Amino acid sequence: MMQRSDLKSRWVVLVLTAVILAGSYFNYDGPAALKAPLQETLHLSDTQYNLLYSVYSFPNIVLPLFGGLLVDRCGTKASLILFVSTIVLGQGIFAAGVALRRYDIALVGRTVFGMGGESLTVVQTTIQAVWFQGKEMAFAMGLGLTVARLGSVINDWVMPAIYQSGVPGLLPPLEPASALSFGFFITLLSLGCALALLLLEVRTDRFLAAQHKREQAQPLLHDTAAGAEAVVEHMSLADIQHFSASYWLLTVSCVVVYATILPFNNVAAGVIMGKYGVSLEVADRLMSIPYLIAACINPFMGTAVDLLGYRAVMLTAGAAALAAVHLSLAWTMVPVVLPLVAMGLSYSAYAAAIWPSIALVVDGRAMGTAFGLTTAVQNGGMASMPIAVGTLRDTTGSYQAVEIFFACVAMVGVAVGVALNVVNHRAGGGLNRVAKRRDALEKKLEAVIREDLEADSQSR
Ligand SMILES: C[C@H](N)C(=O)N[C@@H](CCCCN)C(=O)O
Repeated sequence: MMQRSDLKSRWVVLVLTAVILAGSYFNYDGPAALKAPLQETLHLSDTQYNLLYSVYSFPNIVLPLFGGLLVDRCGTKASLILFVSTIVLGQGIFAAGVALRRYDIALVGRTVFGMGGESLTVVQTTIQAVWFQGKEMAFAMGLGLTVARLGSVINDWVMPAIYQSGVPGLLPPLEPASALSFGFFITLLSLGCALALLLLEVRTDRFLAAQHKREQAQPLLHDTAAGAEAVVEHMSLADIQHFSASYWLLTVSCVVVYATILPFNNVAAGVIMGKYGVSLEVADRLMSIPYLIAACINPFMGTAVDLLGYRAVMLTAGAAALAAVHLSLAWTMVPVVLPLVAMGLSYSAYAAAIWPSIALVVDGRAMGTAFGLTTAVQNGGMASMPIAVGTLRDTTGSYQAVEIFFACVAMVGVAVGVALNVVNHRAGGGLNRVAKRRDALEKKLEAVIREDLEADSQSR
């Protein structure tokens, strides 16, 4: 039976989902690019500035789970428009708050933006999983992540430039609200792409329905995975208990390993300056190495995963490499570029394997909930890591203990990875196999079942 992943239009879907998430990542990093002007204009202390990020993260310890449930219950189309509209609204409120010199309104804006932002990654990943299942899933997710991360990098260049010069006739210079309003237009671009994707999904539903009618196919039980969006059974919160051991291990792995990558970025400049005695400017440039390396090689790592499998092995190796990176930052004086490049490579390998792995171990109708739950738990880790890191730094007075702590967390990731390999091996080793082969086997099985059903109905 024809599925979404059999259609060429999946590449259009990839471009649209990538641009949608890039719009979100661009604006997530907006305050960082405008830190000094924001603090000056709104008279913010460091704590008040950091709160602009905390209010984004804290609701997301829970929200993506419900966002994921919404994806499974109402479908990807409605959820996508809802979450993109939420980031548009949030960025609009944030820019207005800064224009009015109202810190409280700016905080509300960042909170609303966060309410859409993380759930948007959930629906975006679900859409990519559905359209690329059994095909180039890891490549697609890797390329999507590259474009999204480029959104962050472009933000670092564009926001300060717009702050300096404004947009002639439209946005005044030396005004942070001007740069943030530009960010608002970028969210409108994301909304435009989401509407285009909605049209494409509706047309695809019609096309597949007509195609299925022609083939007089037996309806599949879980149609979201098959590609059509009809949700046959409603996913509920209680169904989470049926998630497999592999899923839970992947979620624990995701929280601990991401906790050694993204929160490290918040303190990377401090680590580099403290250890190597370079200026803030040089440290800022050096700290962008891991994300830049990852952005460049994500699609290739994804292709490696698609062609070779070995997802569980890659997750474990990625965690081990991250432990080595943090230990080298704690105890050695190797040129700092080396551990930063190694971090970019391990981050890319890890990200290329983790998201497609989740799609492989859950049933199609639970995909949104599964990505949502993992993202919620992951946000719990990312919200608590800065507190642990700050406490360690304040009590020891250096970043060495922080780096040893990061390394220990990464080693937990290695242990979880080993357990995942064992559990997955006992369950048939699907995570380390090539998805196309899995897909072919499933298709063969489906054909046999259909033949049996037809023979059965003829003999009656
Ligand atoms: C922080 C966010 N929840 C996250 O995990 N982002 C990932 C990529 C998410 C999957 C995109 N299809 C990242 O590596 O930035």
